Amino acid sequence: MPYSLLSADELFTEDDRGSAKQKKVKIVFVIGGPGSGKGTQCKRIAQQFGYTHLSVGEILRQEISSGSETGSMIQKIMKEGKLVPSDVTVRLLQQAMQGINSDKFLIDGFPRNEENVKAFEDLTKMEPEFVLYLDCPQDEMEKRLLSRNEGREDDNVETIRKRFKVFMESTLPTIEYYESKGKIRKVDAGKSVDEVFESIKVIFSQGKDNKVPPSRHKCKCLIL
Ligand SMILES: Nc1ncnc2c1ncn2[C@@H]1O[C@H](COP(=O)(O)OP(=O)(O)O)[C@@H](O)[C@H]1O
Ligand SMILES: Nc1ccn([C@H]2C[C@H](O)[C@@H](COP(=O)(O)OP(=O)(O)O)O2)c(=O)n1
Ligand SMILES: [Mg+2]
Repeated sequence: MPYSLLSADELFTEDDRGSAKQKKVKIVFVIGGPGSGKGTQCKRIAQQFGYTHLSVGEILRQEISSGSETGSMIQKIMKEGKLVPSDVTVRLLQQAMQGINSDKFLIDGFPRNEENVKAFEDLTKMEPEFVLYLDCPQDEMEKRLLSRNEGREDDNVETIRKRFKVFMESTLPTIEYYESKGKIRKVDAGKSVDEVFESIKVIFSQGKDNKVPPSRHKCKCLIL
């Protein structure tokens, strides 16, 4: 289905005293496996560092709640632990950003695959300032998800295992892509909420010129 997608200028430009001015928008992506603590940590980051937190999973669940046809399509995909097509996801993300007057967005649960990266870059012509990667052991993530108790249809053992597979196969390559650009900031997310946030605070307190040491493992770059 064709969607009317706005260009970067339409999304990010504000008309100020009659003349069009480019509004500088800072974007940080937050990625990690299901249950790694993205939502939990994003709430704290938003509060302490003044970001607008947008959870892409939440945006998709709102579309399900709206009862639209797109919502039923999303619901089916989520139940199976799969990923929603990027044109749909990025359109909804863009709409959410348009409705908020902020210059700092923390985008939780995005990107999840190469298609997400490409759709975002094509549409906005923007890149994230950096990408926060919450690295957590799988058994810990599974334990957390099974006691999350948010009534989510995808928090059951069968779907959780499928989501882990999708993370390994589709999301990890996006981490390698951003690693090749020196944009990954990785934290050990297997620790307590407070300990994880301590490591995150160091990252968000650094100036943008503070580069992380180059990664030791070889990078399989994505063809975008
Ligand atoms: N560091 C942590 N240690 C223990 N439990 C955690 C930690 N971080 C988050 N949780 C809990 O684990 C569950 C999943 O966290 P959540 O932030 O929703 O993760 P994600 O958004 O990555 O799926 C929630 O019930 C949350 O309260
Ligand atoms: N960029 C995204 C983000 C989420 N989704 C879908 C697929 C995911 O399993 C669900 C739930 O995402 P959500 O970020 O809320 O899940 P977790 O916080 O990792 O448990 O939404 C997607 O298809 N594309
Ligand atoms: Mg979440």
